[in-house]
Amino acid sequence: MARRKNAEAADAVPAVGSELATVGKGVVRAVGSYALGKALPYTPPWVAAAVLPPTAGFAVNQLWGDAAMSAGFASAGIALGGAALSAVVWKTGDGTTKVRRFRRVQATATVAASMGWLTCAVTAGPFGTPMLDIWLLGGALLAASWNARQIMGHGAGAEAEETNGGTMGKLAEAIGWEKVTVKSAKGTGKGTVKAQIEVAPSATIAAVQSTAGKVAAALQVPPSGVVVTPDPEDASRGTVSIRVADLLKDGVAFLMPDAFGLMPTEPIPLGMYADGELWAINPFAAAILQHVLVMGVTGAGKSELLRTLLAHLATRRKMSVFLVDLAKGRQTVGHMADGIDWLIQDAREAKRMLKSLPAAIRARGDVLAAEGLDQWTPESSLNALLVWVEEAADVVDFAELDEIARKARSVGMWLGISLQRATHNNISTDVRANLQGAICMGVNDPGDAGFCLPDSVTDTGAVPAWGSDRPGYGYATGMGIPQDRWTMEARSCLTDRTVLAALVAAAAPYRDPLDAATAAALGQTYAQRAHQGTNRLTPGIEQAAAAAAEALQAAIAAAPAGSVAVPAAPAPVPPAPRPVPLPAQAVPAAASAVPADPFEDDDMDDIEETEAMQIEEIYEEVLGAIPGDPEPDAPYAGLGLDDDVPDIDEDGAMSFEPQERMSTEDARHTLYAELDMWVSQGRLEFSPADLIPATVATGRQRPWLQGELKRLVESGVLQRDGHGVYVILHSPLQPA
Ligand SMILES: Nc1ncnc2c1ncn2[C@@H]1O[C@H](COP(=O)(O)OP(=O)(O)OP(=O)(O)O)[C@@H](O)[C@H]1O
Repeated sequence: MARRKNAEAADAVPAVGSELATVGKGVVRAVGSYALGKALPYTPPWVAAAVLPPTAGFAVNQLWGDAAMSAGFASAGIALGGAALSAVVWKTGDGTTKVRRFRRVQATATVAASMGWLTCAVTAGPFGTPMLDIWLLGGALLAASWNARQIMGHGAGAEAEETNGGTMGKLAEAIGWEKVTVKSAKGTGKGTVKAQIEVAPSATIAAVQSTAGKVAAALQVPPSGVVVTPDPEDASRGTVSIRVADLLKDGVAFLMPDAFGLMPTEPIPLGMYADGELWAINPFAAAILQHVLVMGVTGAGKSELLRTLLAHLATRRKMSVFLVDLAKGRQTVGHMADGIDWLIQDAREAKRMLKSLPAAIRARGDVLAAEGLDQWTPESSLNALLVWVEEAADVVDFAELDEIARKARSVGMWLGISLQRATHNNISTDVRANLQGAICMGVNDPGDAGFCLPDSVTDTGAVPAWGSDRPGYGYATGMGIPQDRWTMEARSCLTDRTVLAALVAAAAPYRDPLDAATAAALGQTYAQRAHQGTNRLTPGIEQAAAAAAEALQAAIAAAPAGSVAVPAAPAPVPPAPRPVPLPAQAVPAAASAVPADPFEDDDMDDIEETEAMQIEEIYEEVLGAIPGDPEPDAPYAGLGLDDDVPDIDEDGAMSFEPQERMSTEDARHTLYAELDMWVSQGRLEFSPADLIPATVATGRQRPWLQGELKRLVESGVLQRDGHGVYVILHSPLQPA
């Protein structure tokens, strides 16, 4: 048994040996063929050096070498031809870069040396001394120098790719890149090739930028696939980035928040850049809160983007959202409406909200000043506020919006305007100038992108002129986005309705109600809002949220594969914050009931002139509001409001006691009761003429009404617009 094993082992040895030998041969063959493969491209100069000189030398010697006369003429001819050829080579060579200078010298030297040797070979023949030695040494040297040229052209040390020779030269000429040197082109591994470019002294990077479309066509990539960005440090240099593959074409997953209850100053993920990096904005953490303009044709993806933004904000604390969408508010965000504190779909309510914002801005400014803050930060007792308006031109007058945009920034009120085209008809230049953040999605006309994006972006070729063909794609600037990302194409997330609805419901216990100061300043317009979102104070919210949290897990599991991305390690959920009590001095005037007569303590002389003007204005308003006299021929037709009514019907059986004049307190109460009744009926707007019956009932006349209206405006109970319409912010009988 043992012997048989040994015999088997002995048999096995030669078998293993022969296998090893076979493997060894294979390795040698592989190494050999690898070396041959590597060396092959470098053999042509050696073959040429070995074959051409003896062949040409032998030929010329045989032809003209035996007769002195013909040999002389032939030598002279070859020498002259050689010199001319060398000159031509030198002349046509380009010496603008180090590599090009080397190539010119080398080509000229090769031609001159070869022709010189050939001249001598006419009489001496190719194989005698010293012709043979010169051929062997010189040929080897020249062949080696041509190998060096090959290595410089293609090897790792190559610094520059020539763009003005051969096919590249023709292409460069066609696209206007003759004066451009392209260096260090590298694939990013994420569908994009990046290269440094340098222009010759007479060219500019701006001229190169204008050719981006031609380059895209030549390379057969989308028009926006070529972006040329200037180097801010050196006007002759820049970067060209060519997107050769679209990583975003299958859609971008909605990235779930890291946790519930994050602060508004945390980054808000919106989607992904073409190079696979996260596209996020952080408006509330930026040094200056930049309002945003979102633009794109219908179907470009604006609503989808808004949903992602709102979904994240709805999971945060100290954050409130007002959204005006008259066209399709519920359709767009109905499933996440609970996360929106004030969703407005009615034009009159939208106007009232926008009119009450200046009072809220003032009140917030007072609170921040009392808290010792220059601008809103999470340390403030105020919530951050997003006011989003779809198609603003249909809702608001520009002067109003301009004021809001200018003043809202420092008080933590972020304004978002979404438009299909931000032309001068749709938005004033003043308002536009105040929207420093931009998200431009597909537009039909490349020129339209300039209404939204800065010139520095569109000049690079970053123009989303794809209409609605590529929904969700766009470019974004400002709002904390690093500047080198402004020219990088991005795509927003594609959201799932069920997931977002569950997310918003599950996050309700973390949402703070609007802070008291802002709510008070917005008054009845806010208190009586048609839609109210949920927050941690909504009765029964904890149980509803617990059920929603389970529904959220189920919705994520049921969502199409890859449509929702859940952070790898969710951060621990921070506890819901307790409201920070407002310092007494920070409570704005509008938050209290009508104060004591504001004129009592004031220095009347200082404001007399202003008041007189305002009273004059109101006087005109009241008179203008009184309807035309229905009985122009009546005996009392010419009477004014101040005139005593004469006893016209002297024989009349009926007579009236003169209206008894109420005390000031009672007169005010009558007026306030009228306003209070309107508030309780949901009527928040009126003209002065509407109060004439109440005024008459008090036994007072027009100037008294004028004074009272003015007093109510100053105390924050009413707000008056430029057209003489008053908005009731609070009932004067109920403290805000
Ligand atoms: N980021 C995205 N990824 C994939 N598809 C998207 C994306 N955004 C939008 N879409 C698709 O494009 C369609 C239109 O998008 P959306 O309604 O957001 O456009 P819009 O700009 O709001 O249009 P409108 O101005 O008419 O309201 C969506 O129904 C969706 O199918």
